[in-house]
Amino acid sequence: MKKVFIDGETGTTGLQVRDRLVNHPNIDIISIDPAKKRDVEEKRRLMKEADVTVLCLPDDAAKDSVALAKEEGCRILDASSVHRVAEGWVYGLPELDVTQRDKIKTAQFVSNPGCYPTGAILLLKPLVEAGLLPAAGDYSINAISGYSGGGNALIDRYENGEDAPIFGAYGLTFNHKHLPEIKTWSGINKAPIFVPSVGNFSQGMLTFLPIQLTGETTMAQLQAKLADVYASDSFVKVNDFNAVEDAAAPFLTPHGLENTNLVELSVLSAPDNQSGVLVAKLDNLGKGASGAAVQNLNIMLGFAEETAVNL
Ligand SMILES: NC(=O)C1=CN([C@@H]2O[C@H](COP(=O)(O)OP(=O)(O)OC[C@H]3O[C@@H](n4cnc5c(N)ncnc54)[C@H](OP(=O)(O)O)[C@@H]3O)[C@@H](O)[C@H]2O)C=CC1
Ligand SMILES: CC(=O)N[C@@H](CCC(=O)OP(=O)(O)O)C(=O)O
Repeated sequence: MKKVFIDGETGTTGLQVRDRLVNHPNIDIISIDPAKKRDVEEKRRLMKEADVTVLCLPDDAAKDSVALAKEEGCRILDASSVHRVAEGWVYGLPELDVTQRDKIKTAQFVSNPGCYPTGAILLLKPLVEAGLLPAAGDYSINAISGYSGGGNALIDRYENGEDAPIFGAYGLTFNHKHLPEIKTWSGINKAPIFVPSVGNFSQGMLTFLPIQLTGETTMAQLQAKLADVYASDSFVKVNDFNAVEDAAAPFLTPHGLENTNLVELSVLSAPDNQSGVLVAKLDNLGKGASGAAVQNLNIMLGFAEETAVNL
């Protein structure tokens, strides 16, 4: 059995990681006494005992825990947004390319991706790499997330407060913390214009990437490329070209993948076959956070990626 310490076990992401690991046949969770959850020496002791420590902490607290891990030479999987483009860290998106799993497996420090970047990068990276979309293009991304993406504070506002909007766009100063991650790992030259939003539902996410092609490339080619690239990935499903779910009620909703580690990618085209939208659907707490964390843990510890990760 391998041992995993979840630093931040009682937060939104921490609880979900724990729920998945409780059923893991090869992992024992080692927990901190809740009264000591901020006690540095107690954390140090548990980190040393663990094979991997998962950080499910606010960014500043994650930095402190990483400093401890560096002193002790411990392995870390960080769910915070601090280390996603940092030197010395491996980006924990196994589907990024064919080399990524091996990098995750041997790394001391792995950074779990953000929820919005997971969808955006899975759409953009292979298409840019194949030259079907220009690295120098001007991209815009619109997205909607369930309110659990804002952690305990936003959950409390939606579930117990009075001023939570049915729909609210944010990030309108265009410096959202996910922009460096999206730009770096998609391989695009310039950060996209990114307009995230939150809705009055707990879990689920849609990320939209509008596309205007020029030259010979068609929207159908984009779909074919995505389908080919992710053909052997258990957690990435590429829908048929122009398939819109639930034709009887033709709304594309953020729902249907809650509590799974799945991402669904769609290519929806206008009749000209040169314009339309690429869409990623996922559970912000699943493939966008804790599902991805357990997938990464499995890779780091040498277990099958699917173990304790809901398909
Ligand atoms: N929610 C989401 O969809 C996603 C979140 N993340 C990332 O995961 C991390 C955690 O986010 P989330 O779970 O949403 O946040 P929450 O606010 O729900 O949980 C954070 C937890 O960390 C605890 N905590 C705070 N400071 C310390 C500390 N110094 N030592 C130990 N525990 C501490 C908090 O305790 P207390 O309540 O007592 O303050 C709380 O239990 C963040 O970095 C976030 O960016 C990543 C992907 C998606
Ligand atoms: C609705 C909401 O507030 N979402 C969060 C992102 C949550 C997430 O996945 O991102 P991190 O892992 O980077 O925290 C936000 O926009 O900051």
